[in-house]
Amino acid sequence: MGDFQSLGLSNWLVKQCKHLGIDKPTPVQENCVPAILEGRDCLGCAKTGSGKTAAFVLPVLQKLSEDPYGIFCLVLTPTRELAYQIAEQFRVLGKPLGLKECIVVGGMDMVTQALELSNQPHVVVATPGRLADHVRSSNTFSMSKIKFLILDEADRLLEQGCTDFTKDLEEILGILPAKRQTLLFSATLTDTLQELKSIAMNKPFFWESTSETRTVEELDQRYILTPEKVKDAYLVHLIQTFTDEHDDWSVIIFTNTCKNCQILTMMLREFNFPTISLHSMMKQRQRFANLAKFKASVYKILIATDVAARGLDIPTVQVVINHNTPGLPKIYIHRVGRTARAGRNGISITLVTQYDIHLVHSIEEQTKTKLTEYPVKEKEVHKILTQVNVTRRECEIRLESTDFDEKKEINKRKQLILEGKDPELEAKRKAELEKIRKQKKKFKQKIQETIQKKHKQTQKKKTTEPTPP
Ligand SMILES: Nc1ncnc2c1ncn2[C@@H]1O[C@H](COP(=O)(O)OP(=O)(O)OP(=O)(O)O)[C@@H](O)[C@H]1O
Repeated sequence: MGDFQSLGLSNWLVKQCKHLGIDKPTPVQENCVPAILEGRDCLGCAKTGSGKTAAFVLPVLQKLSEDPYGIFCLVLTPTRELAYQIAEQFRVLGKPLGLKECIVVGGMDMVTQALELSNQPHVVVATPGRLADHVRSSNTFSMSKIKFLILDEADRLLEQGCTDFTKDLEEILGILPAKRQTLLFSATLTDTLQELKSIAMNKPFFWESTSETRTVEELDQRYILTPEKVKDAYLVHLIQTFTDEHDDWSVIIFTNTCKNCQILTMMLREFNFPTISLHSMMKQRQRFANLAKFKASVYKILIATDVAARGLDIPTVQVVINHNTPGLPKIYIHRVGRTARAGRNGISITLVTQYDIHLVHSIEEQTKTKLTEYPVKEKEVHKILTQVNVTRRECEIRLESTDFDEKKEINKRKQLILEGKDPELEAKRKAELEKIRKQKKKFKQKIQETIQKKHKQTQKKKTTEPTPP
């Protein structure tokens, strides 16, 4: 492995890296930095925690120092927290340049952002939805001369998940110059490779780590098989064990819904565990504040939805617990990648019910790793089962007495209005679709029954017919 200087970076940047304890380039940096400095588009696919951020921040800063102007570089990323983290890397590594960066994300004041954009920052780090809003509503800034477009977590930006970025991306791409360098990074690029190649047009340099597995070796990947109603008791037991056995630890617990996130937080607090949550139904300022408290180890336990699954770099996290088995291997890879970063060790424990076993198989198939069982003292878990379940129920009742569900409904309607849709029409459309789905299901069932009936009849006929001599 060479050093940063041999990759073509200037002394001042190498020094900045040293200040941050970054001495030797990681493989993704060693391979992608020279290609980017040569002026090529780049697709970089490397495991979680392998230093992909610096692999694009360093060459951009190098080029910016040679020909400084604003707005030089646009970085798009799927979550607001990640946008702040990336901006911080630019700020720290680019300090000697007097770098001006601007963060444009939802949930924060739009006027302040518009002002900052009009001040010609060198680097803009944004989530697509809010930046597209600025593009539609303001003519006080121009991105027609940017040199770099970077899509971090590029596959997420292009897939049509519950938050669909594709429309906003189209709008943003429309104001960018065709002549630019496009850099795409993620730990899971491969499923979306074709779409990505069409964004990075100039025969992009493609680099993927050659490892057999898709998760890091330093990660100990475990599972616990549990009935649904014993899950929470296992969770409390695990947290108690970590608290008893380690002084210095922190854990992220991933769960599937905002409501569950809220209930689990309330429940663990009832057991006096220092717990804090992060999900999309929280106010943005609260999200940032909670994350900051978790990073500073004021709270040792973060309960989050998949809004925290990608990119977040918190070195103190030694444990990731999946309270639900992720439905997609890709989500599993990103979630467990919040620990065992930059060569550190870590452990992930996935709670698996009998209905999720097929999901574990597809995770194992995709990651090319076998999950092993995490040994638990069952007796201890059963001792606390009733107490845990009663506490959970109490928390559920307490949450129901607040306006949590109502807020969720209001948020959904707001989102629809923002997308230019009529909430009433959407509700009608949904009801119609549901009706059709139910009819289809009924029809399918009927066909299935008829086939089975026919099958039984022919079987019966065969057994009653005399066999020919
Ligand atoms: N060359 C290096 N040597 C040591 N540490 C490094 C090096 N480059 C980056 N790091 C550190 O490694 C950590 C992980 O880096 P980064 O967040 O860029 O990972 P990533 O590959 O983007 O992960 P993810 O896929 O989860 O987003 C950071 O704390 C970063 O400061």
